[in-house]
Amino acid sequence: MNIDLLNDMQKEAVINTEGPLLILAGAGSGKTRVLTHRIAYLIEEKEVFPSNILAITFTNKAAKEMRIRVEKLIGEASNGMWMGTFHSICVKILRRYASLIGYERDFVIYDPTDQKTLARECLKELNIDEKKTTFRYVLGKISEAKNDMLTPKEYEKLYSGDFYLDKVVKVYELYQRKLINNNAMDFDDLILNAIKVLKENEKILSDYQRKFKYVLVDEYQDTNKAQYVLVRYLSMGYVNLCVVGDNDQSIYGWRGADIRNIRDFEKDFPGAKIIKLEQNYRSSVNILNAANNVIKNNINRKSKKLWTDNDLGEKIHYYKAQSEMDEAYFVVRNLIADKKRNKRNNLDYAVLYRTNAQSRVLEDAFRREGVSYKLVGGTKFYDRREIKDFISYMRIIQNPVDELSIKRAINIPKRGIGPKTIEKIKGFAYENNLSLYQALVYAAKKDLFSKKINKGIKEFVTIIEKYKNDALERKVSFLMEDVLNDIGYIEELKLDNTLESRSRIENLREMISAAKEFERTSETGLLAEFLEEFSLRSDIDNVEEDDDSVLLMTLHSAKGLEFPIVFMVGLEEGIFPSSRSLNEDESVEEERRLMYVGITRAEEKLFITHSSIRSMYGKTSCNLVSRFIEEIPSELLDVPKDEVASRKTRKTSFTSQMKADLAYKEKSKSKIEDVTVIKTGTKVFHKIFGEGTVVSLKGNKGEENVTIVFKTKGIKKLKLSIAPLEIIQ
Ligand SMILES: Nc1ncnc2c1ncn2[C@@H]1O[C@H](COP(=O)(O)OP(=O)(O)OP(=O)(O)O)[C@@H](O)[C@H]1O
Ligand SMILES: [Mg+2]
Repeated sequence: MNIDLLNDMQKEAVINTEGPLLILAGAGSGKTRVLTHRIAYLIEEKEVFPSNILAITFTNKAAKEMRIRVEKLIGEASNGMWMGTFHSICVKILRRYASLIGYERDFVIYDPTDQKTLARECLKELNIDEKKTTFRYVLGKISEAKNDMLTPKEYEKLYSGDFYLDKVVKVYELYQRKLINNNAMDFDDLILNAIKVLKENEKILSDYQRKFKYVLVDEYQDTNKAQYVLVRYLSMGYVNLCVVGDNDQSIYGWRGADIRNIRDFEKDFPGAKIIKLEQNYRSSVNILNAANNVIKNNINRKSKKLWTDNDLGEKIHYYKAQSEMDEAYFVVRNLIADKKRNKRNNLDYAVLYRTNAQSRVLEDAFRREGVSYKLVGGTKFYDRREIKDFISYMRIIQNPVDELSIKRAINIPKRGIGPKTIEKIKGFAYENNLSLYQALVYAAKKDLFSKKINKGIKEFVTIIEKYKNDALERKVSFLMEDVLNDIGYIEELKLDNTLESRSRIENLREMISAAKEFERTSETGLLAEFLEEFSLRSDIDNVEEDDDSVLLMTLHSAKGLEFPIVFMVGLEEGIFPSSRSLNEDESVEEERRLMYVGITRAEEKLFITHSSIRSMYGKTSCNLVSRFIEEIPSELLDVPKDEVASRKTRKTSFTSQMKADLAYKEKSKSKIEDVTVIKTGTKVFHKIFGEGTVVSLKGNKGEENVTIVFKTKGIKKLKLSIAPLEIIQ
């Protein structure tokens, strides 16, 4: 390890190994780098055993990266060190000591799906109406309680008397009992139980405290109470605790992260040193300036200096898109051009957005242009559960013999038709030589089963029958909209009213947008063609993916990472800042910190975009430009070249423009006699640009400007009267 690769302040932070230390510094100032060098320094210079070091990161990805960085510095010498996320560290402790707190050593970890099943069981046993108090609500509250380290009893003391929370207490109690009976822990339990082991067993605690001579924590601003307590327990032996963080990057307030952990560090760990790093090594001057200008609008913050020696760099490229598709193509087009020009890899690029639902349009554009991409920490849009559920319905309407789809769809929303009933119906179908669907139709007519099940079957069959014929002639977007409204899936999700269920609803609505978009380029606009394209799409998906992929992710998952070129899309009021944050100053400040995180991921180039019209969740809306764009001084913004080019043309004198236009018109003669036949969605062929689809049409009669997304030439805005266009039938 070469300590001279660090600046003076960073060196300080590395060699000050003894006692509590808080490194408080802005983005890209080398906090994570200091942590890795500190580990290397401890092992190499101070001859500390790797097994005496504990390093905690926020995500598995971060842990992996840190391990690679340390290995680069000192090679295999790092083996034996404890390095991982809070959860993985706790599992390690519990695998040894769970038996001391009433679990078997081979306890199982319940993931969110298991949690859901368990919570449901509890609600049922307690006779709580799931429609009024949903399992998601209850699980959310239980997790909140656990993050605050409240047992069911303590929770009860705090909240008794509240109608809903009283129910939560009951469920929490039973849920916890069941977990223990099943020898299982949920994610939150991992931390709580590790703490319990330490709290109740002095010997074990002191063993760990003696073992972990040096403790390091990255992204400390995002720790919650339970995590804080754990860190405290583990580090109190030698109190050589080094935490790094940035209050401006605290973005998990909504999940119980407590910024007080940073604020109170000096109080909690007397004698603590604070080191501030002020030089940013990651970003160009322009990018850093933009970030600083945005974050300074937060009132509740201590201002801090952050400067860089890096080049001025390009201005922030700012594109005002006309639609979300235009935006997506802008991203892909610029990415391809930049990649060619600068011989880069796909991995040098990241596209960041506020919510997962925004990925769909981007995914389509990447797929169409054949650029390989990966979604980080999310499921590709068409692989999402709710989308598959909904598509199952559409498949059955198209093809009622599709047994797999029936099995998937029939109990969504819940109709009391579980796998056992399905087996029974299947048996009946087999005996009578019917398809599963025919058996269902028969069962619905003859009331073959119990009242509840018959009702469910009837509901299901009625929907399929109702739309079977429609599918042959109605446009798929209308058809899908009606089916979605009819099946009651949205209502079921609405009752949950959680972050997750809301995002599922958003995704379902987004599917209608996808159908509308499909219609624009499709021949028939009918369900059969839609499903065909849909299945082909997922085929291609699998082939395309390789290791050199552009990363698409939410701003939250981008924390701690860096990329030469970053695209941030959807900078609109109501999207980012999100509509949910708009009524509370504090939430807007958290959104602004997220914007700061986003901007500071970029090293060389940053593109930001917003769209004046956006179809999302099946609705089209005009959103205002995000306040965050307005907070970037205009001299730092640059409008991309093709926009500038078209602006320049606009500026040339009217007559010369007209002459040029006329000459062009003469030369190329528009093939379209009657321009009124051109509409959004019309497929056209342009002499020079080739095949494309009209996405918007603006302006007075006779002077319309038409915007066309071309298959290979990107998006162009053209004068309809003179463009050499042909309609493709
Ligand atoms: N002294 C230095 N000399 C050269 N490069 C440096 C130096 N310090 C940091 N860097 C580089 O700057 C970039 C940012 O560093 P790092 O990721 O450690 O910052 P950070 O403070 O953890 O950022 P974030 O707040 O986003 O997590 C990295 O590529 C790192 O290698
Ligand atoms: Mg970092």
